[in-house]
Amino acid sequence: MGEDKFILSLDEGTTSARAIVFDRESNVRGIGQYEFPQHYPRPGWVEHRPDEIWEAQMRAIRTALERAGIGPEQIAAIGITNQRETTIVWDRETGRPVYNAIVWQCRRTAEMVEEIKREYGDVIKEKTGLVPDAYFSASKLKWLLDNVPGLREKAERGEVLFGTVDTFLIYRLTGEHVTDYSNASRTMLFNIKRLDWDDELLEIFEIPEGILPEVRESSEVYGYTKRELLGSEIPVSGDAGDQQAALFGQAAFEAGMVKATYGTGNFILANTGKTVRYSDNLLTTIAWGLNGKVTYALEGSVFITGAAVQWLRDGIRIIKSAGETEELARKLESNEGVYFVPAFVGLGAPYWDQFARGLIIGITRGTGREHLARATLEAIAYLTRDVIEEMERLVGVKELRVDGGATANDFLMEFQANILGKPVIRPVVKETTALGAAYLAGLAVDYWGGMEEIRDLWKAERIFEPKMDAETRERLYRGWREAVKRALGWAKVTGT
Ligand SMILES: Nc1ncnc2c1ncn2[C@@H]1O[C@H](COP(=O)(O)OP(=O)(O)O)[C@@H](O)[C@H]1O
Ligand SMILES: O=P(O)(O)OC[C@H](O)CO
Repeated sequence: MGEDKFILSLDEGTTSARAIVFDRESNVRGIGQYEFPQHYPRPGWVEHRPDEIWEAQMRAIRTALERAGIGPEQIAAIGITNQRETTIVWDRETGRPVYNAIVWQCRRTAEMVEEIKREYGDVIKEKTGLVPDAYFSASKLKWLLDNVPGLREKAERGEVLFGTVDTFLIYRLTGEHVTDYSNASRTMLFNIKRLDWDDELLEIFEIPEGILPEVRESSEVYGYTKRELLGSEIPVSGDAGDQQAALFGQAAFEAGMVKATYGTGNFILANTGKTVRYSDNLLTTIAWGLNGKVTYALEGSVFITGAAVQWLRDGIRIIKSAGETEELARKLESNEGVYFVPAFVGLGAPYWDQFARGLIIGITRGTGREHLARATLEAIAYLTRDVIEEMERLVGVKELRVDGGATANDFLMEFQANILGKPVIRPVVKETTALGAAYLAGLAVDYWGGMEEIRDLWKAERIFEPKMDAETRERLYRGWREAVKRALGWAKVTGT
């Protein structure tokens, strides 16, 4: 393969679709990124139009190639990584969606899941590793089959197909109906030990098996792009959910290695190797399938972190840009007793309380916007520690590899190291999610020689060492846990 070949990574997120061209040294050569509309047809409901995702993704590809100054024939392979769980059903013949995508954040099936959980909660946890929640695909797919007129019959006749966003994109790009282990493990229909769609779960959720994609490894050629799309038949050879791809992009290949991605929410994943480990308050998930083996992970999903910074900017408008929080936070020596629990949509891991709501506590006459800014950044670090505390019961955590938009905030990174009492390591390449998918795609076509080569490409940009004494750290953290206690169940108290 000549030196002029590149890998194209498609990172289809919750709010935007990105395409990134990487070279052999994993440098970014070109990026295209386009947002697409969010649809909120009712309170708590979140939808995307699959065609809007598709168009944003295709535009992003064209821009990325243009900025990299390369043609499609110079792409050795395409890797896909995606917002997970989001559920799409489309017509097998035309590829046309039968309904909008139901997004992972959508709460429309919360009650359905509560009911199913009462009877089958333990079975679901044992088979899928997941804490039953409307977050995952199963109840969303059931909702579509139950509510879109005629859909169940069409599904039974094999006229429609289901997929998460990776599957939808691969289908449109290549005509193949596939997903990978990591994405399948987020549907709540996949048996993560037997590595198969689970008959009992399909029965519980009334899903006809024929509409499900074939589950493949995260790194293998699934198909080739249709010539009319990009003018070239390019192998699509990498597929992983975005959080798992980030773990891969961080070269966290050994059991015990942990990464945290700081975006709208925080997603903390610990590689647990070949062992399936269960924790009451964390998710057990598949990290990837590679070379005939499946690697497992423990995950803590924190729904709101960077979104709380956005709220300071767009909601109560006390800052103009997310970055301003750093300067404000540094004006104070400490939080002076002010805590902010950003439980806007309840709390995810490790609390799993749908009824928790946000609170700001410890306010005095002296409290100003710098306290709120600092309390917001501190909350992100505390929420991350909450998850890592749980992980530590099962795996030793030596250090934390970080990525995502909010890791640009040095105050946050310093505070994170202090509150964990562990080093926090920020890599040179911040596009870890896209990079992970690129690595998976590249490995399948021998663009990179193997995991060793990738491990050598990973480089730390900065290591934040903990500097806080243990007594202060634990005192501050105790305050946080007390604040959280006061936020739990609040929507039940107020009936909202
Ligand atoms: N310097 C910063 N300090 C704190 N938060 C930040 C900073 N820069 C970005 N953010 C937050 O990070 C998030 C964007 O990160 P990104 O990785 O692009 O997220 P996503 O992929 O979930 O959209 C936003 O919620 C934003 O508020
Ligand atoms: O789109 P992101 O990056 O916020 O990630 C969403 C997660 O995959 C949801 O599980």
